[in-house]
Amino acid sequence: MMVDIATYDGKLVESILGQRSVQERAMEHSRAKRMLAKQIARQRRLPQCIIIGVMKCGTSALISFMNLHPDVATAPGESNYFNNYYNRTLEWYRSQMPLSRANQTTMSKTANYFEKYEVIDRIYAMDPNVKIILVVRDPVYIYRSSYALHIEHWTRVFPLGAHLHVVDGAKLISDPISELRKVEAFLGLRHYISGNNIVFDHERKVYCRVSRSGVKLCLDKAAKGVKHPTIDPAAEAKLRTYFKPLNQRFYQIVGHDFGWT
Ligand SMILES: Nc1ncnc2c1ncn2[C@@H]1O[C@H](COP(=O)(O)OS(=O)(=O)O)[C@@H](OP(=O)(O)O)[C@H]1O
Repeated sequence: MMVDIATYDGKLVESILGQRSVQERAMEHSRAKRMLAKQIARQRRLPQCIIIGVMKCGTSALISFMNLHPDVATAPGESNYFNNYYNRTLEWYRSQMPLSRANQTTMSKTANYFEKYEVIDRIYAMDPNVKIILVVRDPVYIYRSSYALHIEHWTRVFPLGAHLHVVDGAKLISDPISELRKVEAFLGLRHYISGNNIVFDHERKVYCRVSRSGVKLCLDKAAKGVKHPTIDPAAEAKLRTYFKPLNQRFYQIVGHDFGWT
């Protein structure tokens, strides 16, 4: 608006200028708010949830399924920060994280943390409220070590239920939606993952994600999967005898029988 201020008396000019400057200030304020909102909207944040293992148990499937959730942002790859790169700064670790909005949970995975005990206190020092997820499968085929030997190192620092959750890797293959619902509950996320966004691919014989635009995305199971060794039945029987009491102990600790017989 063009205003010839000379034609107005002093009070009116002051009031017009005053109004304009209030409007300008309001515009500046809303511009600043928009900029701030933009900054808050997309930042790299340290993870609030870390998948610690176990390798070959389905950690890739878990994190890719969780990536479907609008309130989750997942880090690509495995940073190995708390074991191999702990001499680097926390800012380096943050730079490995995805951009996320303030209402999203950032998830990261390094599938070989479980047996690296030095990692436990380091994660705790980063954030004592972080949530930890362990994926397990029958140790005879996949793990070659006993979960019972390691789990208590973690539960002493990250109590089960509140801070540590165990995912059944076999169920993640056969019935992922039920396992993912438990993960959603553990992370305090609204229920989102369902048959609408996870479907069974009959050709590949594996569950796959369905993107929001309707594209089916399958993990390359053949490339990812471990070549299961053919175990001599006598050796397998020996292994089962060895693992039996350790598995029972693990079931007791985590309060769930995984049915490895
Ligand atoms: N939905 C889906 N798609 C593809 N693969 C799936 C899926 N769910 C679980 N799995 C099983 O994950 C097993 C590989 O485990 P990881 O991803 O943890 O392996 S790795 O440590 O990251 O290399 C691998 O196990 P095996 O098939 O027994 O080899 C996969 O079958």
